[in-house]
Parts: sequence; structure tokens; C-alpha cells
Amino acid sequence: MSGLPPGWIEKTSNSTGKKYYYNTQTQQSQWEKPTDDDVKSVRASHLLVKHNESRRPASWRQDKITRSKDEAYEIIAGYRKRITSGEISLEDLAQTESDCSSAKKGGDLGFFYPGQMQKPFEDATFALEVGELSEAISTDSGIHLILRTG
Ligand SMILES: O=C(N[C@H](Cc1nc2ccccc2[nH]1)C(=O)O)c1cc2ccccc2s1
Repeated sequence: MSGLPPGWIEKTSNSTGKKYYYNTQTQQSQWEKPTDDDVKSVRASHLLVKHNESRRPASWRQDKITRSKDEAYEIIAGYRKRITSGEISLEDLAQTESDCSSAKKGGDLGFFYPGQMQKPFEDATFALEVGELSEAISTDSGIHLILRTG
């Protein structure tokens, strides 16, 4: 396709008048036109615990979410211990406990590129190795645990 992958824009060099390409997410620039396979995508599953400051304090499990942000952090810390001890998988725990609509799919969000998810979530996910579990990550949606799967 003639367009550019997400996050890339075309610019013209002031000195040479030549076209070059700039990635607004990574602040990198290059002369070559980026192709889709240049932009890495990642796959992740997550468990979200919303709180009363969440952008949408409601979910499939609770019409009105009233817990505080601190309580949400405590709950996530407890879930993280249970997952890292091997007692339960993130996918199984997300099924019943996640306040995201992805809960039914064990929290699987599928593949995504830079610029598609809220920045703190994206930065945390791209910093993980495949198979690695994040610390508690806060976005406007609530507090997340993220497992990078691809
Ligand atoms: O934004 C979503 N759900 C929101 C909660 C939420 N906020 C998020 C912020 C970053 C990553 C995942 C997130 N999920 C909701 O249900 O209120 C998404 C649900 C799904 C389901 C399948 C694939 C992608 C997505 S993104």
C-alpha cells in the first residue's frame, strides 16, 4: 500500500530538499521509506483492575466500580504473587477477574503496533521479553498486569 506504517510521517530535509521519514513514536528518522515489516508488532494478554478514577469505571463484572486506586494496586499485587508462584496463569485469572472486555479471551489483546494502545501500556509491553510478566502498570483505564505473548 502506498501509505506508511502507523507512527511514520514523510518530511522534507531543509538542507537537501530530499524526502525522509520520521517516526513520531520512536523519534527515529531514516531516508528509506519504511515498510510494514519495519514496524515491530507485539502480542499481549493482560489483567485489568479498574478503580474509581478510571476513564470508564464500569465493566462486564461490575456496573459501578468504586474501589480506590490504592485498593486496585493491592489487588494487582496479590494477583501478581499468585501468578509468579505458579498457582494460577494470568489467562485463567483474567477470565474471572479482569475488568477489560478481553477477559473472556483470557485477556488476549492480539497483535498491536506502536501508537495503538495507551502509551504506558505500549511502553511496558515493548520492554518485555516474550513470556515475561510486567509489574503493575497504570493507564487511564486502571491498573494492569501484562504478559507479552508474541
Ligand atoms: O480498551 C479495551 N477495553 C477497555 C479496558 C482497557 N483499557 C486498556 C488500555 C490498554 C490496553 C488494554 C486495555 N483494555 C474496557 O473494556 O473498558 C480493549 C478491549 C479489547 C479486546 C480485544 C482486543 C483489544 C482490546 S482493547
